[in-house]
Amino acid sequence: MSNLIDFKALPKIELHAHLSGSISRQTLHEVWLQKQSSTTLQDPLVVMPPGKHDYDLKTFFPLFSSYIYNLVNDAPSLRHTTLAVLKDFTADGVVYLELRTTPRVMPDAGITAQDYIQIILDTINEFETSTPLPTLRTNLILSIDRRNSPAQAESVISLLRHFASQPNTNSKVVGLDLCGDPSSPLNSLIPLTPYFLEAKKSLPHLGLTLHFAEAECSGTDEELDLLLSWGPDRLGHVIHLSDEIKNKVRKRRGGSMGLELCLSCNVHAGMVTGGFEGHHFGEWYKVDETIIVLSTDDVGVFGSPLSNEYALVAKHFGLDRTEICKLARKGINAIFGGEEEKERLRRIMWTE
Ligand SMILES: CNc1ncnc2c1ncn2[C@@H]1O[C@H](COP(=O)(O)O)[C@@H](O)[C@H]1O
Repeated sequence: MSNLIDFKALPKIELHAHLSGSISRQTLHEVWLQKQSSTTLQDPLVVMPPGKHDYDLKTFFPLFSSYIYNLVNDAPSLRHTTLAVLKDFTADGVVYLELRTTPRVMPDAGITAQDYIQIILDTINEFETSTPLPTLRTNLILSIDRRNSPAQAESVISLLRHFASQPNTNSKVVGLDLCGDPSSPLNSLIPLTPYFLEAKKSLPHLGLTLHFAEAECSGTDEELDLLLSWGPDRLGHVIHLSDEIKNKVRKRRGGSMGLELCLSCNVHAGMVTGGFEGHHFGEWYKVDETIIVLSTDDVGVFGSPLSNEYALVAKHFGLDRTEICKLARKGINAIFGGEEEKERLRRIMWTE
């Protein structure tokens, strides 16, 4: 049955994509070619050989701090890579994207964290008003890294206030995320707690999504209870949960907690055992009280576009065409974009 589905043509929603991790190697290579005479960095095609996707959590995070952030370090490269990411998602049939990124300064280029976000928003705007009009609509989520200091968390919240202080202003900044290396201990989350609680209280129109139980060490009941106390609207990964926490997740938000599941990332990075068939998608798919949204996480690193994530669940969990369309459409109720966007998606997403 699934061989009758054109997974690329299927209109899809992507809710868990990190901007810097979504840049393809080819795009990074283009940036590198532009900078070749002024950089000591190696060619990205050497640093991240095409076809290599088996980065585990130890080798994955340094890709950003020691390479990608040093290459994409000025306005032209940020604009070029953001535009390429939007084009890549469009070519894969994504019709609604919530891109997330950790605001960062680019000191050598004199770019502040606010400039960083503004450049991304301008690029999205430029893309959406280009001719021919793309079907993709993109909103932005700002990330706080769990390794961030309270001062850094505070500055991300001020950016949220700057870009999205009022509801209904058509702002493209729609949410807040907690990301970062899950091996950083629970102790690092405690000082960040007041900032998340304050954001939830003072910016209630924004969505909150948290990386949740990504690794065994970040899956203790103590940590997950703390994260649930922040009032998340969606959770990312949800791998290492006790039965008690699973029950709490099901009961949250009146039984409509969004779960951003990233199969290829989890399998390639060795975050789950048992391959695709053993992925916890199979378990959560049977739970009606949650909304699963298949997502890519970092398609530039793990190499599996969203169309392939749908093909994988069709193949490994036996979903037929109607079930695939239903799964894709269910995500509409988990987006942080407003009612108007939900209406547009209800019109264009396939029912069967
Ligand atoms: C395995 N999955 C993941 N788990 C946790 N955090 C992740 C992640 N994938 C990416 N990031 C976070 O996103 C940043 C890169 O994108 P931005 O510069 O913000 O656009 C990484 O530095 C990391 O903190």
